[in-house]
Amino acid sequence: MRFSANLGFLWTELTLPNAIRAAAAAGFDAVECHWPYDVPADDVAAALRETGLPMLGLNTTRGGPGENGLSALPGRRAEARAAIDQALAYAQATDAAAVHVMAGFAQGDAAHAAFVDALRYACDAAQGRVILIEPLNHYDAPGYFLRTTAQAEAIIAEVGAPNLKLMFDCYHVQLMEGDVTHRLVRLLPLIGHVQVASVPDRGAPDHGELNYPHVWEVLTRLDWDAPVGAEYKPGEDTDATLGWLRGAQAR
Ligand SMILES: O=C(O)C(=O)[C@H](O)CO
Ligand SMILES: [Mg+2]
Repeated sequence: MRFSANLGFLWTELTLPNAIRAAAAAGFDAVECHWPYDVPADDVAAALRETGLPMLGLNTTRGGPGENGLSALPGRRAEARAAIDQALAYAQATDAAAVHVMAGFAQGDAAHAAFVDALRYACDAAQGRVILIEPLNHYDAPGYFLRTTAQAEAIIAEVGAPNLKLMFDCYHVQLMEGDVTHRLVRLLPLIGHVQVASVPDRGAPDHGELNYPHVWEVLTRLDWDAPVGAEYKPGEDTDATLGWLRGAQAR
């Protein structure tokens, strides 16, 4: 098993370039982030070169206060496209493999149409990069447009672009739908990235209602060899939470 450190949550007390160095020192195989836009892409690219870690992905901007993405918001097409352009430019500068296009808080047919339109735009503009969509759970993100893997599957089919993939975050899937490993198996051809955290407290993947050693076993059986995103909230000392990583890497 290989793992990617999600620097939106891990080592947040460090600057992003130093968090990349910390992830390398801790033995991660890759990094990913949430919203890196305040940090010059050149500084991030330099830290990636220095450590040899690839950047797997980043998110489109949340938008204004209280927002969580713009792409499914009716009437916000120009801003949604600008957010996609911004993310793709940053991805290009840091050679990030994927961009997660965030839907936002919205419901209904107009939101669905706006999201499909934005995703078609993103997939066309991505130039070989993967575009990800991620269902978020309704405890952390009440009112978020994309809530289930079934909804994501239907949207991926409707958009019909080969570079549109599902971000399968086991934490969100367990909270919303359960049956995580059957879903991993069935959705495998659609999955572009896998993320993990304990459920329900979103800590390290070594406790709670999901048995991650079993998830590692299933992913290994499925020949999943891309780094799995460690997207959990470690509290103050990320290094003190990494016992699970040693165990999983030893598999
Ligand atoms: O919250 C998550 O799981 C994510 O992966 C996103 O980056 C959105 O916040
Ligand atoms: Mg996630």
